[in-house]
Amino acid sequence: MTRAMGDDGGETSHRGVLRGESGVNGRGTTAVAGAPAFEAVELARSYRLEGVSVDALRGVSLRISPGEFVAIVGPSGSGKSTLMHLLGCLDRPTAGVLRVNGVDVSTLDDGGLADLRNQVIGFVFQSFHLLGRTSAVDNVALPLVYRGVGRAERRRRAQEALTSVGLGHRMDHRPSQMSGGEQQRVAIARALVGDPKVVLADEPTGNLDTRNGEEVMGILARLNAERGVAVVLVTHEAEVAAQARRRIHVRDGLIERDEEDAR
Ligand SMILES: Nc1ncnc2c1ncn2[C@@H]1O[C@H](COP(=O)(O)OP(=O)(O)OP(=O)(O)O)[C@@H](O)[C@H]1O
Repeated sequence: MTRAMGDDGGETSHRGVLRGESGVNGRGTTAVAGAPAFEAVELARSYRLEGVSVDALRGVSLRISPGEFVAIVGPSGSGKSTLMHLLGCLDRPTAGVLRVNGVDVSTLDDGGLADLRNQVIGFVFQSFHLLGRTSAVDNVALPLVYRGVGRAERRRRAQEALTSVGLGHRMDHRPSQMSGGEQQRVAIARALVGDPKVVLADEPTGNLDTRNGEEVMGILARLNAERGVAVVLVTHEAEVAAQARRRIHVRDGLIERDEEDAR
């Protein structure tokens, strides 16, 4: 395996965390050309709770290509967040295979998983997950710290990302001084700053009113259409799901239906 170094990569190069044929390089691309963004085969996740096993996912197989726009929908407790956490490499499956950009995540140790997350995936959460007392620009720059990007370059890229979500005039505001919609846009800018292949968004409009929700969806749609970033989001809202080109319906830990709009 050859691991090319990215212009900003120092972090991933020395860990020696990748084994096998494929890997992530410093630019967030993989050694497996043309691989799906995600490929899951009989993916399962059980939790043990006070001696009782809860089968949150019971064998999910799916393939998501680069550049897709997918909504994961289903009733409360059906396993949507569990699936999202697995896809995002925030958690490991108890059975089955998951490949992210062609990399089998079972071949990675925790450091390798963190590298994969950092290089390939941007996260957006319902409750924003921003540092409340840190300026917008520093919140957005944070993921680049873990990549060893220098301070001036971090700031430049964070400013660019904030401008791209319409917050060029709010660089030095803190999240506590911003509206919910603005905070979610900061969170999107933070997800984008590392130039991810995929944005995973767990209920990104869940805490927003209709207008701000639409604005956030508009940004995600633009990101998908103009930059070819794959967007995978979990939502309860039918109007939000309708904006995705593909909807994966999850029920009782299984895929019940997988529907795609005609192009
Ligand atoms: N850490 C955990 N420990 C034990 N059980 C868990 C844990 N996380 C989730 N579960 C259980 O796994 C199942 C799936 O949960 P999950 O959060 O994935 O559902 P969801 O579809 O995202 O639900 P919601 O729409 O309410 O957020 C549920 O029965 C839940 O109680």
